[in-house]
Amino acid sequence: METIKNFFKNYVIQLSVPKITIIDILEIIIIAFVTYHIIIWIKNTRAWMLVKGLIVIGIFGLFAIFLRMDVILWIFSKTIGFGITAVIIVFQPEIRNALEQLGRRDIFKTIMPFDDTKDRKEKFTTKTINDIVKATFELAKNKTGALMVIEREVTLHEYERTGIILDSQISSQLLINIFEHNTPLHDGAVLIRNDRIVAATCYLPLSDNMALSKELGTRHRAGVGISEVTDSLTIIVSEETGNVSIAANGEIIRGVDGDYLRTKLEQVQGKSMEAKKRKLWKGRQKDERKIN
Ligand SMILES: Nc1ncnc2c1ncn2[C@@H]1O[C@H](COP(=O)(O)OP(=O)(O)OP(=O)(O)O)[C@@H](O)[C@H]1O
Repeated sequence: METIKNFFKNYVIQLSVPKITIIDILEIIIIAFVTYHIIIWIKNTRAWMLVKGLIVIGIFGLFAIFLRMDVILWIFSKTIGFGITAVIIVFQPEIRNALEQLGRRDIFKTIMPFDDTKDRKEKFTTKTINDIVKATFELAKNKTGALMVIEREVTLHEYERTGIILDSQISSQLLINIFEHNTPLHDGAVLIRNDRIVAATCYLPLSDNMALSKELGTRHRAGVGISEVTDSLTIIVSEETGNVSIAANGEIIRGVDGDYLRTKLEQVQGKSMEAKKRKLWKGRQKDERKIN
């Protein structure tokens, strides 16, 4: 008993517990958040290959230090500066993309996803949603390939110029007609702004995300590509399978149904609290459906 008492007296009681302040907790949260996003970014880009290469060089370096290989260590120390510059040059597109995404993101919304204090104007009418959903699943039923990009805050003007300007009121019939095989407008993407189809046959940037499934061709890569460089929502109908996918924020969700698509469109529309409640409910299904 005495021994236990002494143990507590000498060790446990005298242990100094570091003082943790709110700032420390905040710092831990920020570092965890940033580290998590850097790891996800590395995994989804060519940077993953680079990290693997750096690990190999690191092991080789440790080996050189351990065996005191002075010439190799001297070469290492002289070339490290060039190496960092070379990495920045080679990964310039990825770094630019990551910074663009950071700039586009509403940090406050990322941290507090339930915040909806701003009264937003509706982007398009419910009729537009109905027409888009109807056309999408009609096209899917007939296995007609389609690519529709719905503009949000970031303008699609740059991509509009690559296609044929239409500036027409949306209707399901028009959308179905545009993607009809062997017609002049069926190739490429349709761009939608508010209640109008602004252009067809538009060319979109292709994603070079290595994590995307190999079975996805250029239509899907183009859909993901535009969602990496803008905040748009893209609907993709596969000609091969008739499956409907949506791409947003560089991610693709495959095999969505009508209800899910409608909920996503209502989010873009910026509609009512009711839509938000449905979004929360449907959002739970998202992770189950997400297949990269
Ligand atoms: N960069 C691009 N921008 C816009 N549309 C594109 C682009 N690249 C390809 N497309 C469209 O995708 C079509 C080719 O689709 P492809 O079969 O390669 O893709 P996929 O993802 O396998 O789709 P699917 O499942 O429909 O076959 C082209 O005919 C064109 O309409």
